[in-house]
Amino acid sequence: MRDYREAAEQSEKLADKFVEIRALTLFRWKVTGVVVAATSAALIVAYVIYGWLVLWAAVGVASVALAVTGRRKDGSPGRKAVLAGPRTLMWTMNPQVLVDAFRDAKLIGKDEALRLVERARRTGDGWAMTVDLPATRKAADVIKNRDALASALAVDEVQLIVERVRGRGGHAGRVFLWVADEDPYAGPPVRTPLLDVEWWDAWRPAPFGRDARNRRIDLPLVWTSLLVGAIPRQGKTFAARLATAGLVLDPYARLYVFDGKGGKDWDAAEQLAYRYVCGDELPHAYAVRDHLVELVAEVQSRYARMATLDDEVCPESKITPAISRDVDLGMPITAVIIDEVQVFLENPTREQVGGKKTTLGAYIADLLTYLVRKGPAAGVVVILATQRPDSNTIPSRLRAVLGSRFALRVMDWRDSNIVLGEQMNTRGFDASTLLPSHKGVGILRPDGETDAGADMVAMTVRTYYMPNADWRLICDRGRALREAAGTLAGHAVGDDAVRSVDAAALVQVLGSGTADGWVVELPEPLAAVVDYLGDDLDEREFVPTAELVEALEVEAGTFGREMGELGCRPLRQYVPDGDGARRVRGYLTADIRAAVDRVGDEIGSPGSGQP
Ligand SMILES: Nc1ncnc2c1ncn2[C@@H]1O[C@H](COP(=O)(O)OP(=O)(O)OP(=O)(O)O)[C@@H](O)[C@H]1O
Repeated sequence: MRDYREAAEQSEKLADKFVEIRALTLFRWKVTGVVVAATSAALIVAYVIYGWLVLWAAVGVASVALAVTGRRKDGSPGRKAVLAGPRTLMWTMNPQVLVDAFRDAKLIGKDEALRLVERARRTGDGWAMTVDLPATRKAADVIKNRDALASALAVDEVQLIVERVRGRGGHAGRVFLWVADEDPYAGPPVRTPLLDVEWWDAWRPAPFGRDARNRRIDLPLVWTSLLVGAIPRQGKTFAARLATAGLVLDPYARLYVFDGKGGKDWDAAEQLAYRYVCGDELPHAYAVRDHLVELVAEVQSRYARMATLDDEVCPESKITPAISRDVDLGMPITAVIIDEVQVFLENPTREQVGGKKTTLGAYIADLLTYLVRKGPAAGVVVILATQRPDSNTIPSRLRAVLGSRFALRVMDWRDSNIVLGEQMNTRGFDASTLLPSHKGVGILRPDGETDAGADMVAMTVRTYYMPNADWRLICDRGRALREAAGTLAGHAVGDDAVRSVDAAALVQVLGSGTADGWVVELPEPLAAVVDYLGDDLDEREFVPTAELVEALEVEAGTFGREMGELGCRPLRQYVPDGDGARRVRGYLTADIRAAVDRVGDEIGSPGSGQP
């Protein structure tokens, strides 16, 4: 009861307050009205008596009076909105905003500033600007923290392109920024320019796609190999077909097309392929194996034949455009394209190779590793696409030698690193952050050995759109070109006969070509350790655990346990540290080598646990 009374009194009090406020508001309006009327009347009288001058004087006095009363008192922060409105891109108007954004993103210190190399100007559908960071700050860090900078600049990260300016006029602290007006990948897809050409030279980088600034990105294929990885339906097959299209349109290029998916994506290429396998059954895997064996033998024979050519025709032990087009020499550019390569690499069927036991998948991986490693100089190009880019599927020894990488959207940063290379996420390239709606958009890491890759770590590219009808058109053209040049052979003319190969010689070749000297599938994390160490495995004596944990991005506890299960126990050793030495935990490379040998022996021994 008491509560009710109190509530009623409260509401009455509120009502009274409201009446008071209303009265006050009315009074204020009245006063304002009277003051405005009186001032206007006074001004009119003054104008009639003295003319315009007095009006100007009144405006001047009023402005000064307002300025004085409205000025901010010393020490007072002025009025501040509790919730400010949305932030918008303003640095084109005011470079101070850019400096603040760099500070907010912690890319420069509070007291540091940027130097403007080139002021903001319109380039394409966006704004471009070049700045120099303060000494000791690195452009690579800006690229790495692009997200933070995009947030500070109030744009979506797909709109912000940050590049290090290299070569002449560039240095490690010079950054080029480009901010797109809107999502650069939202527009309609662009058709491949290859549709408009009659033929293509396989030695020329083939058109692959466009970057955010709509610049054309070409992909070199000769001298390198390509791995395409992505979750399903992101444009993996499309990307692999684009890379292949340039080779299709060169009548002197020979294609081995293996499709592990078994759909109709690669149908059109059958009419011109030298070898063609489509399907995921055991006979298909055997066919792939046989064709790869044949090609490994072919690479061997090419090296032998190149050694006999005179210096003018073959200056180094490498194929040249002239050699590749000389039909009599029989060494055309030969591309092995495998879509859904995991289907073949994961095949668990037991396989006996040169008296040692392995699996069909592991054997195919070894054949491919050899081709990727030794093939380029002999004119062999390998293009692999997979939706399972994990290290169990694509063994690290094979991954390590694949030069160019293209990652469309993947599940997480680990998968992205598997496609693009160790630690690429920490350098600002993570394909798991690509948007699902951006089909055909991926991160391309060009081969550092090629001209295109020398200057660039990686870039985001939207591939050209080449639907089935266009692909078929290109393949039809490819067949017609081969018919005219007289280069149609193999499966395309109904000849699928497998050439006989000296098996013993092949085993020897493979043994010398693989990193660990023998065809074995190493379990993780051993494979990753061997992959990371490379030649160091033989050259170094001791590797600190901390170094491995950091390089492989693994959790220290799990890593230690797994290495222990493989028979590698850490121990403490002194390592040089500045002038002195420090005692750290680590592994002896001899122990790691022994573990590798043990795995080889286990697989080699009859009745081992390997499937
Ligand atoms: N560059 C592109 N621009 C626009 N759309 C594209 C592009 N590339 C691919 N797509 C679209 O993405 C779809 C999936 O492409 P694709 O068949 O290559 O995917 P995938 O990753 O190979 O899938 P799967 O794993 O099923 O084989 C295509 O049907 C196509 O419409």
